[in-house]
Amino acid sequence: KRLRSPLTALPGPLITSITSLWIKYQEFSANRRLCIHELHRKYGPVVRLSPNEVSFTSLEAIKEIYASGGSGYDRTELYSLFAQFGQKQDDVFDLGQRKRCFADRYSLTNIMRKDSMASIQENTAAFVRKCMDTSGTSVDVYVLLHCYALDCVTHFMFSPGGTHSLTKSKDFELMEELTYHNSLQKNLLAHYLPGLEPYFPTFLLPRLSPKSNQYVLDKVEEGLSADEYTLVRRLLSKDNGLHNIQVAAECKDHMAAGIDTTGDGLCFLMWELSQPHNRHVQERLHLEVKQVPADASLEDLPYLDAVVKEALRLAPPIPMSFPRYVPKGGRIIDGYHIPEGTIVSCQPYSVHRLNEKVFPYPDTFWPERWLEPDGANDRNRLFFAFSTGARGCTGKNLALVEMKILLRDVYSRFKTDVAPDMHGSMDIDDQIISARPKDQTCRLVFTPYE
Ligand code: HEM
Repeated sequence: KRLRSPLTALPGPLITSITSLWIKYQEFSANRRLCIHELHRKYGPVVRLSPNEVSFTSLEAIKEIYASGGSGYDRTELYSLFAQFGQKQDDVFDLGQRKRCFADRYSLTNIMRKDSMASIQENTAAFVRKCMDTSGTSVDVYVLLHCYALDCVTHFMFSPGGTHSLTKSKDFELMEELTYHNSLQKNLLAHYLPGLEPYFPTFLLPRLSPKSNQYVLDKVEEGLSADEYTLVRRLLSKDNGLHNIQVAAECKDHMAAGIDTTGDGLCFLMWELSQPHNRHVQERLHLEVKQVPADASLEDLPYLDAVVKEALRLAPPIPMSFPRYVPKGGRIIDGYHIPEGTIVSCQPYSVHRLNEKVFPYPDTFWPERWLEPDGANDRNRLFFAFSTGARGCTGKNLALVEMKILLRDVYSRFKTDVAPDMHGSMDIDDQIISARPKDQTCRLVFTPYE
């Protein structure tokens, strides 16, 4: 049957037409992203990964799989790994409800409200104070940026009940619990052998996060006293008809989705800016951000926008495939008929590197590319760090504002350099669909401008 499958005609190594074990092996060895990337280099924009899975890199494929609104490309069971409190995301809400519920909370207007901005700025100020306190010695920004992301997202959800992990050790423990774990293989085992999970010995079970679970449950319990514009208030509103445990599941999901992504994105960015060959980027950024008043709109900072986009292009915090099922009847994707039930995906890491006409010198950190009017539409359409369409990132506006405010406040006052005692690796290390700096450390030196 497999040899008669239409996928047999697709480009890809022979072994992938026979078994899915080969790509699973790559996944378990944390090599899936690079392996798929190499296959695309060799075979082009369409590559078979297994008898039932295909990867794509073109804009046409992105539009078909992710952006053809309501066309029914469902997410695969991989997403069950992100279930919280035993509640799968898609069981809490249907897609329409989800979008309606979150649209106003995550709108730029809500995020840019005075008190919402004030809490992001407070967290930025706490971050800057930590960097100033070091008086010339190095700072591990990996740790501080994850605290920053946690404090911002929890304020957004529960204000005034957000965490202060940059200053309070009890809250710091939440960040540690959520960020430092090695559960890739254990999560994959649970995904591929779901029936056997109850029989796994403890050392094979993915790590739990009891402290952050309790924090979220408490905040949901107190939810009605949170500020009117918080996420928890929206979720608790009667029209949603959600039970508290469902509200907690949704909050925990957003909390988890908003920490490592923003923290790692900022970390890769500051690391990149701190390289000696990128000194000119830092200087141009400094000139731009110091010359506008502190309350200027972020829209008045085009170079900052270019720096952030370029960092997310080069090191997308979720660089791996976002897998979807082809709907009933099958679909034509990139000129190939793909039968229903096939798993299809695009991965940002490859989309951002293999479309060289749109992104020339794809491995070079070059923010200026985003300022060129020529080709701007193509670049924006192929920018896939937040995915796109109905299941694209809910928190994109929040993430971008958090990143920009922090960078503006840091680079208007400091130069950063890689610290002499930075010995860890910043290579991208794959997790389930996200990635993080391999050694989870990034030591920089902050030098104030005169
Ligand atoms: C630079 C930071 C971020 C990046 C690069 C990012 C990227 C993404 C991507 C690629 C997806 C889609 C994944 C898929 O389809 O498989 C996603 C989904 C999601 N993100 Fe983000 N994200 C970031 C920050 C945030 C923040 C700050 C929040 C919220 C506080 C957030 C909340 C979510 C949620 C709730 C989803 C699931 C959407 C759904 O199920 O429809 N993200 N994100």
